[in-house]
Amino acid sequence: MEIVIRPTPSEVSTTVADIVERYVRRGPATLGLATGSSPLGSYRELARRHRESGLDFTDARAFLLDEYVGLPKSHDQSYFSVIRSEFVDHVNLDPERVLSPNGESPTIAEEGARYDAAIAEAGGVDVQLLGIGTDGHIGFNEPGSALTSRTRVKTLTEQTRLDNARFFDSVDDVPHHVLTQGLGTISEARHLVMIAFGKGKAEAIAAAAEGPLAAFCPASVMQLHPHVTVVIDEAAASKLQLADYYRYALEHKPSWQLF
Ligand SMILES: N[C@@H]1[C@@H](O)[C@H](O)[C@@H](COP(=O)(O)O)O[C@@H]1O
Repeated sequence: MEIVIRPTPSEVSTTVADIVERYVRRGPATLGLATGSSPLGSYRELARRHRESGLDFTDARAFLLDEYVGLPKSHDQSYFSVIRSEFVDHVNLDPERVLSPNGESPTIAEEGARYDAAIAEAGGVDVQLLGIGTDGHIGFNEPGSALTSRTRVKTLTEQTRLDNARFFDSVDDVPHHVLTQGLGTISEARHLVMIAFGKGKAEAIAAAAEGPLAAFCPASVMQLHPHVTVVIDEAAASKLQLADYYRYALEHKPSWQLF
């Protein structure tokens, strides 16, 4: 796991956009997209590169991490809608090639297996963007999620519903259930890129990167993955015990070594 501490959120977003750009330029890329506020700056930066330097998403495709259950796709807070308005509408990524779990499926219990099969059929995800919840969740895998879990329905914690209430009129409007890629599904992506900003994420980042591997902190599953880049600002890094080493390692990073 490589931890990249950047002085400001905008430098975090630039670093993440650099990583994604490399995959997009290399050939047909399968991107794993996350919602939440953390990746928004990276999406804006990628859209700017598309506009100003012709970064071309024609051959790319994408899979979303998660979706609310029971929220119509047309709702402005469904992740289906959010990823379109925040990213897809601003680049030349074909919306037909951007898939999300179907939270409206009449056969919701089988939807997870269908979604995992679609990811596998596409050859897997090349680079998966991830935010982190204050309780250490990734996707919507709340604490206690099996580290090998597959895409399935989960019940949100009250804390996550409160955290996400800012996007809705009231906390009562935040659905209780979600469909989320499992921790095992997420771990199959070839490169995981975690983004976090602010003091509020410092404890979760420390637990994920330096705490024990445990279902109690779902993001700690990243410790088992051979290619992880955690890109965070100083505030989110403030509880890391080895922060000085991560800075030192970055300073001495061989010039030929990519993130
Ligand atoms: N399902 C999403 C996660 O994918 C996201 O990482 C988390 C943090 O969101 P934010 O980046 O807004 O802090 O929010 C939601 O729970």
